[in-house]
Amino acid sequence: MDVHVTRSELRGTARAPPSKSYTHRALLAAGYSEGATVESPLISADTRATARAVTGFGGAVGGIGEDDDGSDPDGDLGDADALAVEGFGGRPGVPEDVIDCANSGTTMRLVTAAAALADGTTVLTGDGSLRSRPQGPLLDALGDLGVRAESTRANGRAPLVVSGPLAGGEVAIPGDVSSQYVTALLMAGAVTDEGTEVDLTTALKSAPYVDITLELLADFGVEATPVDEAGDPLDGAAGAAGFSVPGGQTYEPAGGSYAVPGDFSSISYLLGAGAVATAEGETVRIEGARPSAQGDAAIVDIVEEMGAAVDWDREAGEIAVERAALSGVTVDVGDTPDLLPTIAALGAVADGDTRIENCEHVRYKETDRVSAMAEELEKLGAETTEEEDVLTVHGSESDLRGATVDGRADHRIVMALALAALAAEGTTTIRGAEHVDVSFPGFFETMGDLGMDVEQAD
Ligand SMILES: O=C(O)C1=C[C@@H](OP(=O)(O)O)[C@@H](O)[C@H](O)C1
Ligand SMILES: C=C(OP(=O)(O)O)C(=O)O
Repeated sequence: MDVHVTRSELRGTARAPPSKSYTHRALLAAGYSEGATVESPLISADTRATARAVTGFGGAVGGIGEDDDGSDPDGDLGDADALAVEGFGGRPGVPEDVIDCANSGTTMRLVTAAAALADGTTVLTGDGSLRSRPQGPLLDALGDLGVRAESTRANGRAPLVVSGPLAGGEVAIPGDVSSQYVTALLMAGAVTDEGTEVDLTTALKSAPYVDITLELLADFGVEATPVDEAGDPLDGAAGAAGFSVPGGQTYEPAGGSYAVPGDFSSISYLLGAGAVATAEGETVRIEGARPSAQGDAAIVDIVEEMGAAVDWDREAGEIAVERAALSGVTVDVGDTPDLLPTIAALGAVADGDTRIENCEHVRYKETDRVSAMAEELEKLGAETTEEEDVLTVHGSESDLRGATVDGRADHRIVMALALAALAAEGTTTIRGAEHVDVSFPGFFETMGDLGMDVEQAD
């Protein structure tokens, strides 16, 4: 689907969708438990994939509040306020069918390790994008732990075949490809007989995502500890040399339920849009912005450093932003890869250079987001310089004007380009707009409600 976005001015209030990262983990943790309720979950294409996996392992996921009578007649979880998860009690069964992880890297990594616990064989696949993403380090780690874990094409990519059971043990893995491997091993390690020690062979990138995992595990009563070189415990994943998770643990959230916070990666588009396009004398407000372990909350400081007036009331979970003339910044995205498309789009609108450093791992996402943003922003008239690990957007050289751009079948590229389109002269057509359903269903309706001039076409 194409959307046509014409330069426009914004005002009003929008609610951030619930966090994709927390929802994936909460659904799987509830699966590992005897059963739990996940309140205010993100229901999107990616989190549906994790729900399917939980069902495949012998659990069940149902929508609460779907219909007036509380039933979910079409079973799509579409309008659920909460999800009732029947768990498989730490012992995933062998799925009856292939697990389709669709476009979701988080699902594939977390579910591969869960599948290793089953006494039998699980097959995992996904769409063309997911089948091109790296799974080799996780397969090798599971192999070292005695599990048969293979790529059918022997290229470290899905389709994957995993035959357990996994008993636990000590394993080494790189930290600079995906933090999701660590999350996967910690979540599964807690229900192994022996527990798991994960040693990092390279420094951890995307570390705040492991902090999200540790926070959620603690909320489900599961102990896991980051450790330094000497094996001493650390407070968080940043700078960790490894992780230790005792086996034989039970997943059980306090009170039987877990509430998902708002999503700061999604908030980045709303906040960025507010910074570039709020009407004179008006404010854009974003609700659902309570503090959590999400590294992507850094977008608040980044937008402020670029010159926008931002006020974050942490207790109320509300951010207010006003438009300003933005200036370029230098940002290290080692911890916050999902912010790259947003920062690049803001950089195209800002005056001066925006240098996005430490971004090599952003090339392993739904698409190579470093190249995708460089190339698509150039179509809008921006100048960019791409290096392996650095993307520079030369804002002052940029004169943004509407054009047809390709969302690369990647939700974050689509949403970031929409942000740039708000500031580009005339109308921008964005191809593949339907992919926002991966993390922010209703994104264009939300933007339309704020005043974006947007037309959806087939
Ligand atoms: O664990 C998670 O929820 C995620 C971890 C990050 O991936 P990497 O750890 O592969 O960088 C992030 O990019 C992704 O959107 C979500
Ligand atoms: C990279 C992302 O997710 P995943 O790795 O789960 O596909 C994302 O949401 O930007």
